[in-house]
This record gives sequence, C-alpha cells and structure tokens, in this order.
Amino acid sequence: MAKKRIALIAHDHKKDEMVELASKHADLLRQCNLVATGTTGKRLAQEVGLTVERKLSGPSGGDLQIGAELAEGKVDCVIFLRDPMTPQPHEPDINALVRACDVHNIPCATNVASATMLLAQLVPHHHHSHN
Ligand SMILES: O=C(CO)COP(=O)(O)O
Repeated sequence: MAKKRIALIAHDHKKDEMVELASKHADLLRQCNLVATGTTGKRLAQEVGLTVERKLSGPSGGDLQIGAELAEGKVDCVIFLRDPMTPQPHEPDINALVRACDVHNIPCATNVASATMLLAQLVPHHHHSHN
C-alpha cells in the first residue's frame, strides 16, 4: 500500500501540542510522507526528528500550498491544530484549506482529540494469525 501523505499544521499557541502529539505517534508518522507549514515543520524536524517536507510559513502562503496539493489529490489526511482564541492575519487561507478538505472529502482534525482518533485509524493493523 502506498504511503499516506499527511499534512501537519499548527498555529503558534498550538505548536507545543503538535510536538507532543507527533512525539506520541512518531512510529506511525515515520511510516508516512509528511508535509507541514514552515515553522511547524521545522519544530517537528528539530524536536521530534521527523523527516518533513516544509512549505512556506502559514501567513506567507503555506496553508494555500498545502490546499493546492490537496486539491490535486496529493494529501490523504490533515491535522490542523488551529488556535481558536487568536485572530490570524491569514484567516482566509486557513478557511480555504479547511474548505478544500470538505470539497475533496479529506479527513481534517482540528484538535488533539480528533487527531488522536484519526491517527489511530490511519494505518490498518496487521493481525497475525496463530493457526
Ligand atoms: O499559520 C499557520 C497555519 O495557518 C502555521 O504556519 P507555521 O507552521 O509556519 O507557523
């Protein structure tokens, strides 16, 4: 089965949570192709040791780059830890990415609880038969 391509994006106040989430699921994430916005990707590489393709930072267009890939069928799953308490200058870009997920029916988790459930479903478990 082809590797899943997962997009990982977190706003500044959510980056610690993203690093913690990715650390917990590092074994799984290492089996995937990862793409991230600039600063999120940098932290995941430096602090979790993941290999991540880095796009531009969100406010410079990173969300749009990921949204464009997604529209072309190149993204299987999005984890987007948005900060619901802080206005973002690039809110239209954020909405565009989440909208693209809905247009193309791509799973998009916007908080740690849903991200945890999504990741648990991502890779089919291999059952060993003991017959
Ligand atoms: O702003 C973002 C998503 O909207 C995230 O961008 P960074 O990962 O570059 O901080």
